[in-house]
Amino acid sequence: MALYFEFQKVNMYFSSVLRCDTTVMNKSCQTAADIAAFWNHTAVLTELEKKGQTSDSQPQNFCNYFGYNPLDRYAHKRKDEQWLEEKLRDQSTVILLFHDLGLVVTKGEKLAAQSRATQPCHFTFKDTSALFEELGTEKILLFLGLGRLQPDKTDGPSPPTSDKEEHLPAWFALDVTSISQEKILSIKEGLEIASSPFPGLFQLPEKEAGIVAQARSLLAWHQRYKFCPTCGSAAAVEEAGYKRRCQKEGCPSLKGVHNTSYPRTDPVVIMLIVSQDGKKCLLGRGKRFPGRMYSCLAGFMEPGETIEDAVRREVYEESGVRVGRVQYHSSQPFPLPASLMIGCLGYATSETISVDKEELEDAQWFTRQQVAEVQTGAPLPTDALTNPRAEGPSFFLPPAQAIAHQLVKAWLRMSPNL
Ligand SMILES: NC(=O)c1ccc[n+]([C@@H]2O[C@H](COP(=O)([O-])OP(=O)(O)OC[C@H]3O[C@@H](n4cnc5c(N)ncnc54)[C@H](O)[C@@H]3O)[C@@H](O)[C@H]2O)c1
Ligand SMILES: [Mg+2]
Ligand SMILES: [Mg+2]
Ligand SMILES: [Mg+2]
Ligand SMILES: [Zn+2]
Repeated sequence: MALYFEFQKVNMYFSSVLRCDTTVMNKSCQTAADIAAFWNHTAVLTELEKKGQTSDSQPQNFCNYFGYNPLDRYAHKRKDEQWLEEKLRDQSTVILLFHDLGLVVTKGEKLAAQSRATQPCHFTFKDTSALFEELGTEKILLFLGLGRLQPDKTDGPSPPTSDKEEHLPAWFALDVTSISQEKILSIKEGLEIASSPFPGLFQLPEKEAGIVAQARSLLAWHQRYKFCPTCGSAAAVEEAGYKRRCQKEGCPSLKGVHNTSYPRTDPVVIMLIVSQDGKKCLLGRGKRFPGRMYSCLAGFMEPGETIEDAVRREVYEESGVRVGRVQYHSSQPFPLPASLMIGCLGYATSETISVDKEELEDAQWFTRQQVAEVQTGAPLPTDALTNPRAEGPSFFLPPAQAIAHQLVKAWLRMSPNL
């Protein structure tokens, strides 16, 4: 009998877990999974995970905006020119157009009630054959990979498909900077060029943002590295846009492997620094930040430096705060022009702030409660980004697409509200 009651108790326990709304957060920004993870209730966490919820206390699962890319890059085909030509002409192929790094998009699509989404326009070879003719052989055409967009990136891995990999749609990006904007916009009705990187780049459908980041970063490299960095001669595009080869005979870059011939990525550390008592975090305000925005400190990594040392050095340079332990959280490709943001949590060993006024306007410790209120509070007034006197909270954080936002959220969700 006792065993029967015990069984009933466990049964009720799990049925309440299975009925709970996994998306709701308490005032401290913690979901049911966060609380279960914090109190080490692994059985409850496992049940919640079956409902598709994970806790940020398992940061290895975290995927930032720009981080999800559904394409298989199919790098082994980059030298196969005949295969690439056939793929380019296939009617399932998607071609993205970029004019001076601005993506050609379809006007007027709305994803969310308030934000106007940037909807990349998917062209075929047939749509763009006149552009290919005008560009001739000197064009910059990138082969991005093979794949399909998932209906929703949170739906998990691709559903089983009868397609063999090679039959998946191919994706290309074409640089049309040398063609007049009028000609590009006349290909179809309702086109525009999302020329300014802000805010268009941050309003892409998430399932496609990674593809746009891949293409834009590569095109930015071509724009900046037209000439051989070793000898200054012209460098031709090879390997479907993933290499530039110096045209001067005898150039040292032609002997052995030289990173000057390949696309560059600049690693940047971005970190949320937590105070010794675990109750405060350090945020800074860059000189060019909009409105009253505060964000995580960030900085470029230097050669010969570990991620941990770059975090400690940048935080000390910018705020005078000393950091001990550094913990990796997640990363984010950042296509302005081609950084890789390496997101970390760092644990301070000192508290006195001395702001580097060259780089920052201000840096402050914020309590857990202050930050939680801003994260869970009412939406910002529409002029918050541009008007320093706009109504609303005394400070605000970058939007959810920024890795800094996710680092703050991870800390709130991982730390106890004591
Ligand atoms: N703070 C944030 O919330 C945040 C969020 C997202 C992206 N970022 C990006 O992180 C990047 C680095 O942050 P930061 O500006 O604070 O870096 P930082 O603190 O290292 O200072 C920037 C300065 O470093 C120098 N520098 C060194 N290496 C460089 C390189 N490879 N490219 C350009 N400049 C280099 C330049 O003089 C530049 O002005 C920026 O591009 C920024 O857009 C910051
Ligand atoms: Mg910095
Ligand atoms: Mg710095
Ligand atoms: Mg620096
Ligand atoms: Zn050269």
